[in-house]
Amino acid sequence: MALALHAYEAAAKERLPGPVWDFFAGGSGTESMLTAGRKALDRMQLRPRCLVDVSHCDPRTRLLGSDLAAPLAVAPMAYHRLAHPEGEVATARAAGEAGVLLTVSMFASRTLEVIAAAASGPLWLQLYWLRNRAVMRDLIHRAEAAGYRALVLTVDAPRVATRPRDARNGWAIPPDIRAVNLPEETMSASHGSRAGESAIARHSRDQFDSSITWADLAWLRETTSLPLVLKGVLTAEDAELAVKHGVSALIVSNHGGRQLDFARSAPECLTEIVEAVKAADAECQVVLDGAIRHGADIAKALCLGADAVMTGRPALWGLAHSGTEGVTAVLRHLMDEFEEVMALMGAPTPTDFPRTGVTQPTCPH
Ligand SMILES: Cc1cc2nc3c(=O)[nH]c(=O)nc-3n(C[C@H](O)[C@H](O)[C@H](O)COP(=O)(O)O)c2cc1C
Ligand SMILES: O=C(O)C(=O)c1ccccc1
Repeated sequence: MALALHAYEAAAKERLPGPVWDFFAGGSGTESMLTAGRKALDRMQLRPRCLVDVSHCDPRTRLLGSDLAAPLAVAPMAYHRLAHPEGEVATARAAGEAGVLLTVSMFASRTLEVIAAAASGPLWLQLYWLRNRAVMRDLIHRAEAAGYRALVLTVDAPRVATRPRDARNGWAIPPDIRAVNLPEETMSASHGSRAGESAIARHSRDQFDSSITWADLAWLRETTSLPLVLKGVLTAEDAELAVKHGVSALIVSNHGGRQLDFARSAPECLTEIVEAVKAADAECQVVLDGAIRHGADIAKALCLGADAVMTGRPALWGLAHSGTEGVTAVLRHLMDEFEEVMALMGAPTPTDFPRTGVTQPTCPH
């Protein structure tokens, strides 16, 4: 029998060294944002419709032109080899088996090409904007050649926020695990450990270009023909700007509680962002990321106008538990729950979830 998600979480916690668990589970500052998204989702109540023909529920959907078995993707997360020796290769196999999209982190611990060879489903590549544009250009061209279908620029991390657990642990990536897609000299700073400071936070200050603005998106446009996705947008203002700059999809996200402490939670921002995109009459899809733990969370996101959701840590729990098999089980668990919610909501396809299908998660500004 497949385990519930919390059982995978408990198993991962038991298996992983303390500092690795803290790196996965931790948040920034007071960690207020670790629970904010979950609380917002829990407050929302579903409004089911009855006597609808749900004899056949079909969760399949399309995201940026890719066919998915459900409106579900795996969020970009660094260093999967911290969870399992096969790392992103195991995750890619699992995402393919489940029929969902995988977003590969710029800080993946397996090469883009090896991950692509293991994947039978669509892949996106996530980027932080590095000071060294030659490194970025090389990575983008490799992603294109390996068949990645979109670039995800993470815009909520001009630097990696201070994460007290990592700082306390003097967290550094173990020497046998590397961000293998980046040149060695770019990465050396992530490995030196110093108490009271996380090597990743220090490294991001050295390597990330925190001076970039909307105008710099033009450089990405010139460098690639792949669709551009922005991850970490939380306001209608930025959604409008994104649409003006030709962005193909927005990921509404609090970075899993790891960046701005005391921010508004992503689920509470969804409505205004969906409305801003709609008002602009733009071809821009919207994805909700963070705290997705139940099939009902997917339904709530769709009711609020999202096209899909991303899940992060649960995939790492599955990976730590049993590699490909564990990740597949975690993804299938979410999909099975979602299929049941479709039937009970009277929504036989993802486009059948109406705005009135959920109570309003108010977060006025
Ligand atoms: C261990 C870990 C590493 C992460 N690494 C990245 C990353 O490299 N790039 C990125 O854009 N987001 C990264 N994230 C954020 C995730 O993409 C995602 O926003 C978050 O995990 C979603 O919340 P959830 O874990 O509650 O599902 C990371 C998150 C975790 C937990
Ligand atoms: O994005 C993150 O949350 C994160 O932990 C990370 C890891 C490696 C490099 C940059 C960020």
